[in-house]
Amino acid sequence: MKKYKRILLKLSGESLMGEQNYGIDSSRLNDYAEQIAELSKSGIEIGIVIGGGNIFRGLSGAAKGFDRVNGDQMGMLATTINSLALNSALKNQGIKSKMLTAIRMEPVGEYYSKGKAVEALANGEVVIISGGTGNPYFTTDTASALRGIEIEADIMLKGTRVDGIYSADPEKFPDATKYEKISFDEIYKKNLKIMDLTATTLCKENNLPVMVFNMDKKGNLAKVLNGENIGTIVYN
Ligand SMILES: Nc1ncnc2c1ncn2[C@@H]1O[C@H](COP(=O)(O)OP(=O)(O)O)[C@@H](O)[C@H]1O
Ligand SMILES: O=c1ccn([C@@H]2O[C@H](COP(=O)(O)OP(=O)(O)O)[C@@H](O)[C@H]2O)c(=O)[nH]1
Repeated sequence: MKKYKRILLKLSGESLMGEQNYGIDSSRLNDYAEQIAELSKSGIEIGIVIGGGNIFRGLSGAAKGFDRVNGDQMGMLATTINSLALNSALKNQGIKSKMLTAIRMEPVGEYYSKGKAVEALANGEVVIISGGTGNPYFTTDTASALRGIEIEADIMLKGTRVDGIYSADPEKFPDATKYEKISFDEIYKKNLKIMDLTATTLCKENNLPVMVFNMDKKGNLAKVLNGENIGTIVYN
C-alpha cells in the first residue's frame, strides 16, 4: 500500500542539467523518467511541474537588462522545453503521459484546465503541467503549489538536489542541520529559503503538505511513496 494516491511532483530545472553547465542532461532526464514510470506503473496518480532554471530565469535576465516580464515569459517557455523533454522520455518508458500548458500553444500541448488534468490522471496518464502559472513574477514552486492544490494532490513532493530542509542553506553552510519535519510557521520564523514565500503561503493556507527530498539519487522517489522519511516534511 503506497502512502499517497495522488501526488504533485516538482522537478528542478537546474537539476536537469546534471553534470553540464546548461540545458538538459539526457542521463539525468532518463533517470527521472525511470523513477516516475515505476511509480506510475504501481498506480500512483502523478502530476508534474518542472522548473526552467537550466535554461533561463527571469530574474537573471532582468539583471542583464531584459524587461522582467519578457524575461519571465522566457523562463516559462523554458519550463515548456523541459516538459516536452520529460514527456518524450516518459513515452520511451512506455508510459502514457499528457502535456498541458499554462499558456495557450497548441499543438505543443493542450491548454491547462483542472478538468483535463484530473481526467487524464484518472485514466492512468502522467500529467505534465508546463509554463509555470502562466504569469510573470511567479516561480515554478508557486505553480507547483497551485496545481497541487487544484488537482487535490495528497502532497507536493519537491524533488531537488539537497536531501531536505536545513537550518541554513546547506550549499553555503556545511554545518547546517537537517530537519526531519518542520511547520510552515517555523519556515517563516527562521526565514528558510527552500521555497519562495508565495509558494509556502499557498501550501499553508490550503493545507497541502510538502516533502523536500533529493530526487537525484536513484530510487528516492519510490522510497518517499513507501512512507520512508528520507527528506523533510512540512506541515501546518
Ligand atoms: N534552509 C535551506 N534548506 C535546504 N536548502 C536550501 C535552504 N535554503 C536555501 N536552499 C537551497 O534551495 C535549493 C533547492 O531549491 P530548488 O528550488 O530546487 O533550487 P533552485 O531555486 O536553485 O532551482 C538548494 O539547492 C539549496 O541550495
Ligand atoms: O509561474 C511562473 C513560473 C516561472 N516563471 C519564470 O520561469 C523561470 C524558471 O522557473 P524557476 O526559476 O522557478 O525554475 P527552477 O528554479 O525550478 O529551475 C523563473 O525564473 C521565472 O522567470 C514565471 O515567470 N512564472
